[in-house]
Amino acid sequence: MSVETTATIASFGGKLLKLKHKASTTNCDMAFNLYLPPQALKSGAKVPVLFYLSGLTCTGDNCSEKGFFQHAASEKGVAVVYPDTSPRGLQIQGEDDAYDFGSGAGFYVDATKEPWTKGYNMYSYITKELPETLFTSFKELDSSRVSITGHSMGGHGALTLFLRNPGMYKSVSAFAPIANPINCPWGQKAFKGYFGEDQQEKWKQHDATELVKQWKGPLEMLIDVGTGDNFYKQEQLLPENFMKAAKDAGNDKGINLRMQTDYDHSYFFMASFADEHVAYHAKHLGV
Ligand SMILES: N[C@@H](CCC(=O)N[C@@H](CS)C(=O)NCC(=O)O)C(=O)O
Repeated sequence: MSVETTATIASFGGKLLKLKHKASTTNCDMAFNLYLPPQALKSGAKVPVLFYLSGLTCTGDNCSEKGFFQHAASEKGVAVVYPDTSPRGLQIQGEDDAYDFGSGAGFYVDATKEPWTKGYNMYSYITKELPETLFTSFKELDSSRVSITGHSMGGHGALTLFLRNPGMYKSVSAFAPIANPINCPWGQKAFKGYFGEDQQEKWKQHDATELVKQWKGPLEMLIDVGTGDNFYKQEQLLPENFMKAAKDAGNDKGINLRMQTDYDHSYFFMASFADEHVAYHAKHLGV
C-alpha cells in the first residue's frame, strides 16, 4: 500500500511527484506521476482529482512532460494523476514484442486469457487499487470528487471506465479515443489477446460504442479528434460509430465531439486543448 516518492519537481506553482508502489492487481511495481496544484500544498486542503490515461507506448511521464495539463490544473486547483499503461517486466513471453500489445498497451481491461491474467489487470488497477492507494497516502486529495480523461487507448479507457461505473467519475473527456475497439485493428488485436477470439460478449463490455447504447439518464462528454490524425484516417478511432450509437440510443445530446481541423495524434494536439479539458472537468468538480 505504501507509496515511494522518487522525485519532486516544481511545476506551475505546485509539485509534480514521481511515485511508485507495489501493486497486487498488476503483480509488479507500478510507477505513476501525481501533480499537486498549489492549492493542495496548504494545510488541511482537499483538492479534486483528474485521472489522465495515456495511449499506446506511453508511461505516466509523456503527458506530465508535454501535455501541459499542469497549467490549468494549477489555476483551477485540480490534482492530476498520470498512471502507467500496463504492468512492466512480468517475464511473459512476447510481452515486449509489439508496441500495440503487452507492455505499454494494457488497454484498461482485466485479461481473462492466459498468460496475460498474470498481471494485465489495468481495469482493476485504475478503478480500484490506484485510487485506494492514492486516497490513503495523500489526504489532500478528495476521493469524492474524481474525473477522468485520456488519449487514444487512454481515451478508450476514460470512456469505458466512465460508462461502466456510473457515479464513479464526475465527468469524462477524451482526446482521439479508440471509440469502437471491437471494430478497429488495435482493439481487435488487444481484445483477442487479452480475452480470446471467441469472447465477443466480453469485448463488447469494454467498447465505448457498445456501452453508450446502454447508458440510462443524462450523459455529458467532451471529445476532441484532429482531422489530420493519421490513426483517425486509418479508422483506428471511429468516433462517428460512437456518435451514431449514442444518437440511435437517444444519448447524444450532451456529447460534444469536436473535430479539430489539421490537428494530428501527437501531444501538440493534447497540449493545445488541455486547458479547455481541465476547465471542463473543474466545472464538474466544483472548482
Ligand atoms: N509507435 C506507434 C505510434 C504510437 C503512438 O502514436 N502512441 C501515442 C499514443 S496512441 C503516443 O502518445 N505516443 C507517445 C508520444 O507521442 O509521446 C507507431 O509508430 O505507429
